[in-house]
Order: sequence, then C-alpha cells, then structure tokens
Amino acid sequence: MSPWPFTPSQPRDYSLPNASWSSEMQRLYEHYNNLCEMETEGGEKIKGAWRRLPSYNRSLKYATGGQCLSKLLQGKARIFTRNIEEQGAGFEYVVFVNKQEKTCVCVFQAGHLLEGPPGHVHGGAIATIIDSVTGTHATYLSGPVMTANLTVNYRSPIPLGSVVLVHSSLDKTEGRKTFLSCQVTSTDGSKMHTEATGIACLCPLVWATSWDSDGQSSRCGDGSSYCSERTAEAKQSPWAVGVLFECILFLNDQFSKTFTSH
Ligand SMILES: CCCCC/C=C\C/C=C\C/C=C\C/C=C\CCCC(=O)SCCNC(=O)CCNC(=O)[C@H](O)C(C)(C)COP(=O)(O)OP(=O)(O)OC[C@H]1O[C@@H](n2cnc3c(N)ncnc32)[C@H](O)[C@@H]1OP(=O)(O)O
Repeated sequence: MSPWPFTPSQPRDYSLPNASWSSEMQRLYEHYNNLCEMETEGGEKIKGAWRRLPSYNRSLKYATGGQCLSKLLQGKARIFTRNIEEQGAGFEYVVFVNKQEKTCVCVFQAGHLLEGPPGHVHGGAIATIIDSVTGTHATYLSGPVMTANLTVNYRSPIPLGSVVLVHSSLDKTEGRKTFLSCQVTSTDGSKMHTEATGIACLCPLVWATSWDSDGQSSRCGDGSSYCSERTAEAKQSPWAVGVLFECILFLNDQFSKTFTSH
C-alpha cells in the first residue's frame, strides 16, 4: 500500500466492450471504432474523422488536480449513468464524435434496471442518455456546460435490452449557448424512437475566463479553438478549474449542511 493517500490510480474506462454487450452493440462499436483510425495506401495508420470519447464514473476525479480533492470531498459522488455496478443492468453506452462534421453518435444498450412501461425503457432514462450525449457533445464543442433546456418528444417506445443510436448535431452557437438537436433511432435508422432539442450553457466561470491574451475570445462555438480539445476528457481540464469546482462543491455542501441542521 502506498504511504501517500492521493496516489493516482488508473481510471477505468466504462465505454469499452464488456461481457454484457450484445453482438449488435459490439458490431456498432467496432464500426465506429474503425472510423477512428484509417490506413493509407502505404499501410500507415492515420487518425480518422471519428474519435471515441472515454467515459469514467466520476466527474472530477480524473481531472488534473481533481483526483486529490475528490477523494476528500466527493467520496460517494458518481456520474448518474455510470453508477450501477452490474454490467449490462443500466446504461451501457459509448460515444463517438466527428470533429469536422460537429456531430456525435452514441451506441446505447438499455439494461433491465431502466424499465418504464413493461418491457420498455423509462422516459426519464431516455432523457438521461440524451442529456448525457448532448452534454458531452456540447462540452466537446464549447467547454464545460450545464444543460439549460431539454425538450423531448417520444415517438416510439424502446424495448429493454435493445441497442439504439443516439445522434447529436450542432444547430448553432450564440454567445454562451450551444443549441443541439438529438434523435434516437433504431440501429438501421428505420425507426425514430425519440427526438429532442437542447440548449447547453457554458459555465459562467469558463465564459468569464475564455479570453486570449490578445483580447480575442477563445470560446469555441465553432469547435476549433482550444477548449474543444481540452474539455471532452476531464483528464485534460486545467488543474485550477478542477480545484475551483471542487471547492465550490465543498462550500455548497457545507452551506447545505448548515441550513438543514437548524
Ligand atoms: C458545478 C459545475 C459543474 C460543471 C460541469 C463541468 C464540466 C462538465 C464536464 C464534462 C461533461 C461531460 C459529460 C456531460 C455529461 C452529462 C451532462 C449532464 C448535464 C446536466 O445534467 S446539467 C444539470 C441540469 N442543469 C442544471 O442544473 C442547470 C441549472 N441552471 C443554471 O445553472 C443556470 O440557469 C444556467 C447556468 C444554465 C444559466 O444561468 P446563468 O446565470 O449562468 O446565465 P443566464 O441566466 O444569464 O443565461 C445565460 C443565457 O442562457 C439563456 N438561458 C438560460 N436558461 C435558459 C433556458 N432554460 N432556456 C433557454 N435559454 C436559457 C439566457 O436567456 C441567456 O441567454 P443570453 O445570453 O442570450 O441572454
């Protein structure tokens, strides 16, 4: 055992295949994964248009500088979609983004703990996966965001255990706001299960600090500036932002305790 309590551990990436994945889930994972890397005529491997985003079960633990404080302050916190231990019982999903097209696709297999109507996925679980995919997409494009608005239209029920595709696309950006559209379809695209639109709002702190030294805004609605590269993976967040978020969460917790104990 290490004498140092904050020794970094290797995070588990929850978006990699596991034994619960159906053959369809596995097939689609391989399909998009193959698009992440291309082979030239000379046999050289180059980056493809798509990129798989890793996924962890805690939001700040793996941010640079976040993992130390998160052991103290966020011991029991878990990302909602990754908090069921049993493989295949909850949300099994993997997210891929296409940087050039500013689109995003998630391969989603819904487990038995997500039941709503008998044999079908709960509407809240569908909204959750949509929120997670559009939130991840907006974060990739614009930086750390909060969902300000999510409008969901349920068109046809999703059978439990089935695999569906969650497509997210960028409609526009306006100041701090990123507007996205989302469709949940069958894997062959023939059936529309759910349609949604959402507005993700860049966190005030990030907005306030997203100015380059030359006075130009570096916020990145066009997905081309620095934040698109640094935000999708929490690992790449600046440590100061991680520490600040942890402190905000800690203070918030302390205030809540103070007010509920009287
Ligand atoms: C604690 C910090 C957490 C930070 C997270 C950091 C990193 C994330 C990292 C990785 C993410 C990876 C994966 C994502 C996975 C899951 C995603 C889950 C996402 C969620 O599950 S997240 C929880 C639910 N979410 C909330 O809990 C938000 C509660 N809310 C607020 O925190 C405020 O409401 C806020 C911040 C949204 C805005 O507040 P504010 O004070 O900063 O700014 P303000 O009100 O001025 O709005 C600015 C402009 O947005 C327009 N606007 C505002 N609200 C609107 C609405 N509803 N409809 C249409 N437009 C709206 C205004 O009209 C104005 O527009 P304009 O600039 O044009 O005037």
